Amino acid sequence: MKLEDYRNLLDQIDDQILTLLQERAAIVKRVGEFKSRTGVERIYAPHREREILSRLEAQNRGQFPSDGLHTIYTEIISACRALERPLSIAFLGPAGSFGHAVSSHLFGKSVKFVAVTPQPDIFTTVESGRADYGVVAIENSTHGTVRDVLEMFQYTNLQICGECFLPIKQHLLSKSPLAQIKKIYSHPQAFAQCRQWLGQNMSGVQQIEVSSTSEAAKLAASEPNTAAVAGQLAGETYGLSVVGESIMDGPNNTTRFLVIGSHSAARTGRDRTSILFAVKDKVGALWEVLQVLKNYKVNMSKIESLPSHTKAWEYVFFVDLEGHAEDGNVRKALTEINELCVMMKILGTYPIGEQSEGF
Ligand SMILES: C=C(O[C@@H]1C=C(C(=O)O)C=C[C@H]1O)C(=O)O
Repeated sequence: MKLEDYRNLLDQIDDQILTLLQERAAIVKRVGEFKSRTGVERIYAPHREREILSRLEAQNRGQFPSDGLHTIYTEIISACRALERPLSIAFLGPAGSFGHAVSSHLFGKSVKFVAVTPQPDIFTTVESGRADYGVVAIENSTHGTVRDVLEMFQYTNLQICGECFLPIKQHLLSKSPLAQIKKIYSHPQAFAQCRQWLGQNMSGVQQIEVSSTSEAAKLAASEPNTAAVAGQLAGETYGLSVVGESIMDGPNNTTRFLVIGSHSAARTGRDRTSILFAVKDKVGALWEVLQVLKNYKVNMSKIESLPSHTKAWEYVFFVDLEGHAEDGNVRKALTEINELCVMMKILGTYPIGEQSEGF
């Protein structure tokens, strides 16, 4: 066959793909009409999107590049979803932050992005309806929990409907050569993730904490002889060069992000449930709660305590459990925990996050 013949074949395939995309879009529009007529489900159905991506990835078996398939399908679903109604997504701004990268990885490009600073304000932005969903960083594998975000869950009625694990690569970004850098901007979490490298290579250089890594990159782009610790997307967004590559202390530096909105997700079979509770002031109170989880064979993937803010030295506990809140064993465990505790709140039940490709 000649090159032209191959290209003719590709043209025919592209025509077929386009016809199928048009048919898909028409059906999604009907799904949207069905949803608004019956009120059965929200426009964004995270469990359903996860099901589609997992099914296609399994069926593909790597014949088409796996990352490519994920990106293409995220965008197909994003464009189709926008035909029901375009969604708005709040992330930690300005543009170019890791939260921005995760938001577009999860929701695709056919959404309206709303840049918000600082992270706790993402909660109020969604609560007030200025955005449909928010994406917040909750913990980092090197530096631990993002406290101001975790604290917000004590006060909000929003639900967690998704999560995503993002391998984070921090770079030293600047318009100036390394030797001329007098000031470095970054978010406290990012500084903490790169403490060793900065100590060895940039000792004596002033470190200034700002509200996000993208804000740091924006500042470094506007001031000579300054740099930012930030990710590749921030560097590209503000035209900075990498003067120190992958400067994080831990090799597997990963951040867990949560999606918050007005609802949780339906069951997929690989789910997580987050709860918040306060125990009675008595011997073994927390042990009793953990015993319930053991009895019902519910695996706990995280526990964290925070001051309750109602009484000095009283604590609330945040716990992540494996399983959906409607799974029999989880449901029974939650009922018993609720009886044992002064207060218990389900923060959300959602598909276990996948590891997204690094940015
Ligand atoms: C079409 C639907 O609405 C949205 C769009 C989807 C799609 O394009 O396949 C999937 C889930 C929803 O977020 C649906 O709920 O099935």
